Amino acid sequence: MASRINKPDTNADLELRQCLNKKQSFVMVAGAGSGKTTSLIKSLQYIKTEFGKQLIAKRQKVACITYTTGAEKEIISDIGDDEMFHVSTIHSFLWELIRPFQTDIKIWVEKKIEEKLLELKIAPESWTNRTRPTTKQKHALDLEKSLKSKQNIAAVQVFNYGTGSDYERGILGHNDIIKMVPELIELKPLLRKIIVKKFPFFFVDESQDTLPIVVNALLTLNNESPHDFCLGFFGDAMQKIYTQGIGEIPIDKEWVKIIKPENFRCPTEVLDVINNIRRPGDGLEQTGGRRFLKDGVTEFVKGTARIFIFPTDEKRESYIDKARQFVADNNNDKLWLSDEKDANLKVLVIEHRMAAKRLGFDELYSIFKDGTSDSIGSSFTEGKHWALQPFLKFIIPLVKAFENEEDLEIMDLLRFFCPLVQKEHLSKNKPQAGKLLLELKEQISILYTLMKSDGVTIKEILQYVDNKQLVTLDERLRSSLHSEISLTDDGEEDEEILKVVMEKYFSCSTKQLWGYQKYINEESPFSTQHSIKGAEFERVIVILDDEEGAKTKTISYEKLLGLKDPSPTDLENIEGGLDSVFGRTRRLLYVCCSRALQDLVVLLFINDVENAFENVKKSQFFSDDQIFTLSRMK
Ligand SMILES: Nc1ncnc2c1ncn2[C@@H]1O[C@H](COP(=O)(O)OP(=O)(O)OP(=O)(O)O)[C@@H](O)[C@H]1O
Repeated sequence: MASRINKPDTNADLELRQCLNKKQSFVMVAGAGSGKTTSLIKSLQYIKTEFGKQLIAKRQKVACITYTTGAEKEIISDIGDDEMFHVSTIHSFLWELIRPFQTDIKIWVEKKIEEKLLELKIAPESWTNRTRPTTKQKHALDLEKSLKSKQNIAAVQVFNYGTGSDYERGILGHNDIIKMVPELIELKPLLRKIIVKKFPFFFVDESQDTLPIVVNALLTLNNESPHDFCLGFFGDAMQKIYTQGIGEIPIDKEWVKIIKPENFRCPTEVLDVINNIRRPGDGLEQTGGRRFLKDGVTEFVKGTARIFIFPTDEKRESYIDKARQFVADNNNDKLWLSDEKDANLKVLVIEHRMAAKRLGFDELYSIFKDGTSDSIGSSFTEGKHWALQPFLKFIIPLVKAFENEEDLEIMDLLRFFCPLVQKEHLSKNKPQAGKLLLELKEQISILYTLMKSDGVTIKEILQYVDNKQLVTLDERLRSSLHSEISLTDDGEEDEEILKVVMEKYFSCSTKQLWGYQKYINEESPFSTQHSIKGAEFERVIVILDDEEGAKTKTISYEKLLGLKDPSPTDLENIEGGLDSVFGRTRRLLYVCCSRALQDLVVLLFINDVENAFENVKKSQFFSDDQIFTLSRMK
């Protein structure tokens, strides 16, 4: 992504600097592509130049909270990895803040266990004769587990942050951190003083999706020290795509509200579309668009925007290809046919499952996602589940390096993961270096053949690398591989669910892992619609397919386009002035379409194409000449 730091100043940047000079808290609210993140980055640079020496002398830092690790990396790449800036996602930041307060953490955890016990003790009061036996069994297990936690918590010396909480092992999960730290900030004046002193400038990007408890804790910090603390929120309520996000920041009149009316990202054809999508939402209309200088004169990029309406039959993939070919031909742009990173093309799907199907890891996806727990499911989609680590970190990179004859890479991987080449092993066993290397080479070659063969299971590969000691497997993986002891994952895991997952995982074909690795490493063009916040791509395809994304019940493109009637709950929500499927879907579509730097393609899959054609026309998101069906592509 291009650097943002040297973009020309806008009025908003000048206003923002006034706020920084006066330590005046502010919100910057503006539409997609208006340069909010750019203003944030430029303000970091300004702080460094104007207040850098002071901050260093007082050992103070600027806090900058991003929504994703991708955004964190982007900001760091622009401003440099300077100690003065603490750029991080909210969970890691909150953990860094609270980590030294181990006594407070322990008291909070003890209270949490007590609350859970109380909840479990009163739960049977609401049972009826229709309460299922499984509910009762789960309740008994949970009660036993919580009583055990209560007994053992005193012995825990140190708490750490991990995936999924396991209090007895001193591990706090994401949910604990996001609840605990704001609670402690509200409760502890000393903690507030320390934070405000350490971080006199505190910025939050994508503030609309920040949890209300976090925003409120930050507002409490601001009240603590309104003259020495500059809190800044950068966001857009129309881009709130997570139900729990706060949306608009509740500020009083003391705050400065900075507006950015322009859009700098989207070409004019795309800008028209996103303005049309947004208009019924809050009416905000952006001006300008992506621009360039020609002979000293500013010109706007026109770009293209089209919507294709296709039937929901088994030929979906060929229709996607058809649309890409059509755009490639009409725009005279071969990159529309490429899946390579250089093409800067993104296909935005509603669920990871749709990407899994297209990349050939749908079975693996189903094993970890269907009927499992939230923590198993999300660690799979984040590429963090322990059972998958040997493949993601070692086996697949090793096999790829072998295929590409990258000997240095092979040696690096072995040095890092293979116990046979570790110093302790070498000094203890004194193997003949030449012989050992030959053996390893032979084993890697066999591993390569196995990984490329049909019908080889994941279990067979894991057994092979374990037997040959090519890598040290996680204990949980080894024990389940050898069916030795019962599986235990983090505290929130259900042992039975995990057992089923592992059984299916072991008998799954290794073929499924290739597409998965590609997806996790962001080497495929697919992303989910919820994960591309803040990003931008030259070519964007947004897939609207309620049938395929049926599991995502909170979003319905068919309802938004008037192709399906609202449910009684939808009507209740609208009447009650609550957020509804219409608002949520409109915002998600707005976020997705506003990622395009050059060309936008929306693909709508629907049963009745002709009826949809009329409704899409009525929606006025696209002009009539931008709407295509198979018969209108000739
Ligand atoms: N002042 C400017 N002049 C020219 N280009 C700019 C300017 N400000 C931002 N841009 C460019 O506009 C694009 C959008 O900027 P940025 O990502 O900062 O917007 P944003 O408001 O944070 O977007 P979103 O809310 O959609 O995530 C980027 O490509 C950026 O380089």
